[in-house]
Amino acid sequence: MNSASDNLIAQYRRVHSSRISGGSEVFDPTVIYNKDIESNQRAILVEWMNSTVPSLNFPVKASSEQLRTCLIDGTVLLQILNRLRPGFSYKEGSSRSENVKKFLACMDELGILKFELSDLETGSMKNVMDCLSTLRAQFAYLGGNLSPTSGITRFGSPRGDASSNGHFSPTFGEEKRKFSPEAKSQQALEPSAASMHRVGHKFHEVFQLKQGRFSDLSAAKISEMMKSNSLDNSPTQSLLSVVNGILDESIERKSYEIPHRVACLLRKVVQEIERRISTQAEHLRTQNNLFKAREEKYQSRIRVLEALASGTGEERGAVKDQLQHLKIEKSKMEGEKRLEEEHVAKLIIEREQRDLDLSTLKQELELVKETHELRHLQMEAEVKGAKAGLEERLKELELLLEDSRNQVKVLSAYSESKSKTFNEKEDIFKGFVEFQFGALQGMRFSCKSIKQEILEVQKSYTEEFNGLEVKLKALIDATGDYHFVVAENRRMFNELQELKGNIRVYCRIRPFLPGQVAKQTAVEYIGENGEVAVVNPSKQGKDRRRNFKFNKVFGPDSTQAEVYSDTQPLIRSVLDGFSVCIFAYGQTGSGKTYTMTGPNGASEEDWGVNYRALNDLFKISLSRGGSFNYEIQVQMVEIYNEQVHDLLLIDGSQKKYPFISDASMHPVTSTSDVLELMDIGLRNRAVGATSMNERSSRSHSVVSIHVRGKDLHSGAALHGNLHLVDLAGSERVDRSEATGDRLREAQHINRSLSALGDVIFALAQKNSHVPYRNSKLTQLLQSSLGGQAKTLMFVQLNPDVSSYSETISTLKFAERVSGVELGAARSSKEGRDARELMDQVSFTDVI
Ligand SMILES: Nc1ncnc2c1ncn2[C@@H]1O[C@H](COP(=O)(O)OP(=O)(O)OP(=O)(O)O)[C@@H](O)[C@H]1O
Repeated sequence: MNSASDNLIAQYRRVHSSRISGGSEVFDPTVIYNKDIESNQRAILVEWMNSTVPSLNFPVKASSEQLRTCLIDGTVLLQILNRLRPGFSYKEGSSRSENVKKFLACMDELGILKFELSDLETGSMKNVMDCLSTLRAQFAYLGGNLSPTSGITRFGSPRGDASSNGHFSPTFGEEKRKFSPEAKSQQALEPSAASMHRVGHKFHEVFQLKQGRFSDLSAAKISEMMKSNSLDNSPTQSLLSVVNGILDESIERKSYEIPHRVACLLRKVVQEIERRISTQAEHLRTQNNLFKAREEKYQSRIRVLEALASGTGEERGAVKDQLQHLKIEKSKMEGEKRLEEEHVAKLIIEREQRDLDLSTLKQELELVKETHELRHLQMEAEVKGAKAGLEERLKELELLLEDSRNQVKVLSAYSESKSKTFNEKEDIFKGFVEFQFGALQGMRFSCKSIKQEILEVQKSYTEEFNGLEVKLKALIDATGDYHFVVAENRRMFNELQELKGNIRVYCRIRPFLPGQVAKQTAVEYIGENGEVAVVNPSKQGKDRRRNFKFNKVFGPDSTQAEVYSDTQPLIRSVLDGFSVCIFAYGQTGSGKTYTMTGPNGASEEDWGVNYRALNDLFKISLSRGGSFNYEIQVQMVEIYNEQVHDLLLIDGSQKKYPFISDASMHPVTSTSDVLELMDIGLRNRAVGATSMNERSSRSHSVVSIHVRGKDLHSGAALHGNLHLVDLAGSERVDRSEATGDRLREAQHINRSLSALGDVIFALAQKNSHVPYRNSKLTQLLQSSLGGQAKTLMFVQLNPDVSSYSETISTLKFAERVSGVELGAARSSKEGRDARELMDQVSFTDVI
């Protein structure tokens, strides 16, 4: 025999003797289990127990003995049951055995492979752990819904039938018959290949596994298989192929989770294999003892025979024969023994191989189990996580619910207050409606009375209207004469102007300027009727004083408005189709620009004749809007050195024209248009002035306004002009002193002013020839000097005695223009009639 078989036999002997002597130790194949696997199983179990009974808090790395100490009084087992089966109440008994028995009874009820009471007290904890693992697995897989009839029983259970399912009973079904001590050893120990095949085939047929899979087996089917004696009747090879099949399928599916029912089957198969191996070991031992007994028997026989051989010859012969016979028998037996030993050795080798296979299978199974446990733990952790998440979510939802409740409370309070407010408002509104209704009733009554009144008023209005119609008819008849009256007025106004003289001269004396306080004036007297007297302080006698008389003299205190008021009637005649020319004459600094334009940046109060005249033109044209339609255009030029410069070129360029008619014409519709244009003109003149050294004093500036009017009743057209001329300074420049440009300028100014004087004089003399063409200025003013044209000259005087000679020169020029005028003779006609006519004209314009 080799050492492996010796070990096996020794182990068997130890276990067997222990059993015979009444010990509770049973043969347990798990003794060859890997210690690590067992401790793993224990750790998993402890963790499960801790999670099931949290108060337990048992150390995970507890030893087998510690586990026993924990479980031995049975209370923890009952606590586990109470947690797993909350519907059942497992109460603690009076003794530990009573507690454990209650637990084992529950295992019976659940059909779980249980352990013995002795296992828990002194035996192997493996059975206890297996039982608890099965319980844990069942509740993990089935969630505690176990059928009390699941009927899973354990081999060797005291409840089981010892004759058929007993742990050590050689229950191989039909093999049992062959394994009697009397049976032939070959036949008993080595079933033929054919019989193995037959039994395996039968096993498969029983389990109907030819086509199907282990995992497809239903719990009922497995239960049936485990209840029947199928496993007992199956050859060991078939059982191993079942285990292999399950593991192969598990590997093939790449799933290490073995359904519980298959795991139970697997466990039963493995236990069956273990049982058979131990049975075989026992049988071998029996055989061995048998052979030893036989050997001893034959040895004693040989010894007897040898003693006999030393006796008589006959006896010796007979004994020799017998001895020979015995020797033959002995050699036969020895052959048989050798064969038997060879067979035993073979069996032991096979056993070792099977042990090895079994161990591998168990390891694989444990590995699968471990993986499954890990997966299970993982899933449990996931479930815990999910549970925690759900609990958290539940808390959040509860908080939300609380919030919503609070909001509902707030809203209901708000809605209550709102409803209260609405009720109050409703009351107010009702009161208001009632009040309004009352007011409406009152209004209805008033309305009725008003209606009545209206009817009466309507009636009186109709009567009045009829009366008005009669009056209006008379008025329309009177209006027929209106245009005739207007034309007549115009004619009378012109006659009045003619009576006053078509050339009029107003003298204006400017005040001393600030800073000229100590100056002496040359103007001695200013009369109310146009008289002015100047004195020469260097002369005495009758030559000291010179008297002049003009149409009007304005003293230094005269305002711009006063000066203009006597000019206004001429402006009106422009709109009647006349040409009017107003110019200012005088030495430099005498106030020509002040009279014509006003001071720099003048307010409306300081406006000069230009602005006031244009403003009036628009006012009068608007007031005549019902009878006339006017178009007004403006030109602004400067005559310097006999050249015409357009001052209204928007780009500010200094364009020169040979003729005044070439200058740009700008339509205006309002005073602001005119103001804008005048500003442009003044700016352009200022540009010229800075570049040409006070050129304004040595150039004539002319603002020309062209009026085209249409009589809306008669359709007649009229055309009037207004020229507003600010002449160059009239001072005489001494030829001997002036040279170059100054001399040229002086010559041009003298020539043009003389030409103006000649024209005016010729007109006053009613000469047949009027020398208009002698200067650009007279050419420009031709249409405004002569014929129906009216001319007004402002003679500007500087009161300072230092300007006396220039003052006399200016006054003489003005006298020449106005003094010879027939106006002096005609002035006598100015009387009541003329004043009445003027008043009439003023009245007409107002209309
Ligand atoms: N009636 C007046 N009241 C107050 N100040 C006046 C009056 N007339 C003229 N002046 C002032 O006298 C100064 C000279 O007047 P203005 O420039 O009008 O003279 P001018 O004759 O136009 O001179 P020029 O020929 O150089 O253009 C200006 O400062 C002006 O404001």
